[in-house]
Parts: sequence; structure tokens; C-alpha cells
Amino acid sequence: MELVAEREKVAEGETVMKIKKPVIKPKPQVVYEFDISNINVFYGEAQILKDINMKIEPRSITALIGPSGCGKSTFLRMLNRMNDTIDGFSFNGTVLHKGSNIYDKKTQVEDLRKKVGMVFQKPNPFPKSIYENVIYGLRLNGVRNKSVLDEAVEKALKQAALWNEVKDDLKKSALALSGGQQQRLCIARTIAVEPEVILMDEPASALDPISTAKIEELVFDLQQKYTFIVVTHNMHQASRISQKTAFFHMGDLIEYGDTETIFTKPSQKLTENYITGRFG
Ligand SMILES: Nc1ncnc2c1ncn2[C@@H]1O[C@H](COP(=O)(O)OP(=O)(O)OP(=O)(O)O)[C@@H](O)[C@H]1O
Repeated sequence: MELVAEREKVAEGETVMKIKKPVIKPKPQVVYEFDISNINVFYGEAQILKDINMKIEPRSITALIGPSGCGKSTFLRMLNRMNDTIDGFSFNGTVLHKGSNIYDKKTQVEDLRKKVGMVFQKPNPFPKSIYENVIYGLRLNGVRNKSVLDEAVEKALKQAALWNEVKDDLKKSALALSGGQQQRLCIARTIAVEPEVILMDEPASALDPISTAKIEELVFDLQQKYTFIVVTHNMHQASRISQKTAFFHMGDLIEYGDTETIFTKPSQKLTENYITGRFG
């Protein structure tokens, strides 16, 4: 802190020191999308995640990579409390979403999940029409107005790059769509409730290369609007779409940083061995 002193002439020949109060400028506070501190997760006696710390910036794409069973999905599910109902689940540590503790007793899980949506590995549309799938969350939230719903359907399907393919068939069963279209429909369903974050657990692993490319393009295009956190086994996918990468191994977060650095100059040998395909 710097004190600023100024000489002030009071009367001829006489000066006094006038101390000006220091001006303390508040530091701009970074509000992270997620600020995760010292997370330890257990299923029964088994420790699944060990002292994980991670800060995730808003409007970014983070890839979670690591060999099977290292805890990527468990970590992802910590972010919208999807582990809560798993038998034997317990944890300690803190997960802040936009500064609020999501595991606080006062947090309503339904409200959290409106802000933090999730897309799963296998497309899981409901056995309903395309239209009904997209508005599912809005209906749950009590939206009834037909023109509001119509508008939301068009907007979400356009954002999910599916509108042109289905706009004349909105009453068709979602189950009649291809796997790739179903996954984009699930993304549209997630987008329709206007979340802040979209969690994705291997969203393209059940899809063909063309559908995979469409999902990647979509995530890339939507990053201006949403924060994405994506579990992937596909190293090319991680390096193509994400700005940040987190490498997990046996429950430890081994390395987390800029994707380019992780893929070109990882600081840990274990990371290098994994990304170069020596194990995993
Ligand atoms: N419901 C559960 N009950 C008990 N143990 C579980 C449960 N779900 C996962 N596990 C265990 O927790 C560990 C981490 O699993 P998790 O699914 O988070 O890993 P992952 O890195 O996502 O794996 P994958 O890449 O194969 O999907 C594994 O050892 C797994 O067997």
C-alpha cells in the first residue's frame, strides 16, 4: 500500500505534511464457471478422486482425458450432482459454480441442473416427437405458451445444427432419427432450457466419423454461448476442440493446462506417455 504525501503551504514559510488517504482499488474478481478445491471422492471404501483442484473459465471448452477407470466421469458428474444417488458415494472438498457452493444444503439440485446441463455417451431421446423432446425441460419449468415453445424449438434446433434436417418433421418420433441426429437432438434438448454449462460424457463415442465431426463443429461454434466440459477418449478430438485439457490417472489430476501445451510440451512423463498412446 502506498501512502501519498503532499506538501501544502499553510502560511508563508510554513509547510505541513498532509497525508492523503490511500486509494485502494478493488481487485477485479474473477468469477470462475467452476472453482473446484480439494475434492476427494469415495464409492464405499474406494477412493476414486484424490485431492482435485481445478478452476474452469466461463465460455471455454475443457477436455477431460485419461485411461479407463481414472475417474473422469465421476469428476464430470460432481459438477451437476449426478453422483448424489450412487450407492456408497461420499466426498469432501468444495465445488463452487459461479461462486456458489453447489453442495450447500440450500442448493436446489433442479435449479443447478437447469444451469448445468448434461449430454450422455449414448443418445437418449425420449420416445416422443422431436418437438416434444426439445421442449421437455421447458414444459417441466411450466412454459405453456405455444408460440414461446415453437420459437424455443426452432432456436434450439438451429443451435444444435439439426433444424434444416428436421424442420418439416417435428411431429416425427425422435427414435426414427439416426444416432448422430439423436445426439444433436439431445444437445438441442439441453440447450432449450438455456443452461450456462454443458457437460458431455463421451458425446461422440457411439457415432460414425461424420456425425462425430458434426458434434465437434457444433461444440466449437457454441463456445461463445456456453461453457463445455467434455470427457473424451479421443486424443484428436481433445486437441481439436478444447482450450484446456485435464489429464487424470488413477484418481489423480496429473496435469491441467492449455491444450496446446499438454499436447506438445506436457510437464509430466505420465501425460506424455498417455497422449502418445504408450498406455491407456
Ligand atoms: N456406481 C459406482 N459404484 C462403485 N464404483 C464405481 C461406480 N461408478 C464408477 N465406479 C468406479 O470408479 C472408478 C472411476 O470410474 P469412472 O467411470 O469415473 O472412470 P472413467 O475415467 O470415466 O472411466 P471410463 O473412461 O471407462 O468411462 C472406476 O474404478 C469405477 O469402477
